[in-house]
Amino acid sequence: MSLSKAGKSALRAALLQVRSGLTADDVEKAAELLARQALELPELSGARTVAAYVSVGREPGTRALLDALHARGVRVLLPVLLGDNDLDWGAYDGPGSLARVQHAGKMTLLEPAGDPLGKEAVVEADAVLLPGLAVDGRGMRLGRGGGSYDRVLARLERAAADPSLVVLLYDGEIVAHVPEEAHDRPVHAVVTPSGTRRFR
Ligand SMILES: Nc1nc2c(c(=O)[nH]1)N(C=O)[C@@H](CNc1ccc(C(=O)N[C@@H](CCC(=O)O)C(=O)O)cc1)CN2
Ligand SMILES: Nc1ncnc2c1ncn2[C@@H]1O[C@H](COP(=O)(O)OP(=O)(O)OP(=O)(O)O)[C@@H](O)[C@H]1O
Repeated sequence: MSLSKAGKSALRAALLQVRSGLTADDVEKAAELLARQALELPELSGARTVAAYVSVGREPGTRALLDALHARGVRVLLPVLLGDNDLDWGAYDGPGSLARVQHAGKMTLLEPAGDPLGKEAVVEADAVLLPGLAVDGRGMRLGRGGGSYDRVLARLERAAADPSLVVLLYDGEIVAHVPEEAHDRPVHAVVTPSGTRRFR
């Protein structure tokens, strides 16, 4: 394994360990603050289409944000995990439009139950909310390691799409350095319960 890959998996394990200590109450309180902070970002509040994801377990909560965006008439796209870790997309149309899906070896996810729109649908987004475990001072993001969003970013680049890239994290998850590989691309902003930090 390369040094960067080893560094990423060690950092990922350490951060997941910290998240595993959060209580339901911690997650809920942070989620409220995250939604409030995120809705103040013009990149999200002014978007016509936002590609997001539904948080599960101890991930920084996205659901209040999704509902607020949907209620304002923003088109919200959600990922559908494919067998090769690539992502298809579907529309969010309120909590009743979600299905619980158990992919082998992964957390149970909430995915859009409606018609899949195709992998390229994400290029229509004005803003993309990416899951992550950490971001560093340059905006380099540590993901879960599936490479799903690395592929999304590559697809956006190929389509010459330039949406705002935003990550929601807990306050201790902005770290000094995320090891990067050649395929990694920085995000533009990170939102935590205590504020927003921009990288462009
Ligand atoms: N809520 C949510 N939805 C998401 C993601 C995400 O990180 N969070 N994704 C982000 O890409 C995509 C799905 N990819 C996923 C990749 C790994 C795991 C997962 O449970 N990983 C285990 C470790 C198991 C393993 O190593 O394979 C874990 O992190 O505990 C979940 C989703 C799209 N949807
Ligand atoms: N454009 C791409 N197409 C196919 N595979 C890719 C692409 N970019 C990265 N990968 C592969 O994905 C794997 C995971 O990469 P990495 O550890 O950077 O994931 P991550 O950024 O943590 O996860 P994610 O992007 O899902 O949030 C690597 O093995 C990498 O080679």
